[in-house]
Amino acid sequence: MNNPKRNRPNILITGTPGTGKSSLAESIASSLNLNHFDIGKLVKEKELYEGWDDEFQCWIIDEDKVIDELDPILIQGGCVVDHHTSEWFPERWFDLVVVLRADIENLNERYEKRNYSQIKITNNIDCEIMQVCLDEAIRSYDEKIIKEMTSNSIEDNEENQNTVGEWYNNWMQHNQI
Ligand SMILES: Nc1ncnc2c1ncn2[C@@H]1O[C@H](COP(=O)(O)OP(=O)(O)OP(=O)(O)O)[C@@H](O)[C@H]1O
Repeated sequence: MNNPKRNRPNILITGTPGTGKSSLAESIASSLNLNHFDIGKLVKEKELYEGWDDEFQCWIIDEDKVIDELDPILIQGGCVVDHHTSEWFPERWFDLVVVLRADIENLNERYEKRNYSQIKITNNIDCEIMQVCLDEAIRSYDEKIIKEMTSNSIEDNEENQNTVGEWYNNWMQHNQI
């Protein structure tokens, strides 16, 4: 649901790790002059975690701390947030939720380049096959604001950037205070 109190919209980019969330979020942020928050990076920089997960080699996020940190910024609008989970963010934060999808072969290549462990690769590939991120977004946000986008190539990235740019201009025309 659009929030009439903000002058610029907020966008969430979600999807399985490696689908290209940060790449798309960075290009959108720079072309539309939005603040970009990569939740993984933010959690590390500001120590917004509860501990370390040895099995998956990642920080266990303290979700309340992240929400407290971002809420004053997000309520002003003009932000793009990227993260692989989506259900714990306040629904009111976002005007558009993009779910990126990529073919398994492409994801595998990207994980191998990152030297991911086999358990991490299998877990992420299973997530993509089972469309876990898409289902989570559908459970958590109004379907009208969700856009599923393919992210297999540089051309896809450019097309997705254009689609979001057009959506942004339309939002600004109809919702700006
Ligand atoms: N549309 C695309 N086509 C081809 N390669 C891409 C595309 N998007 C991203 N990549 C490449 O895939 C890798 C992962 O991209 P990126 O870090 O943006 O993904 P991510 O979804 O943010 O990952 P994570 O959730 O682990 O942070 C990078 O090497 C990036 O250059």
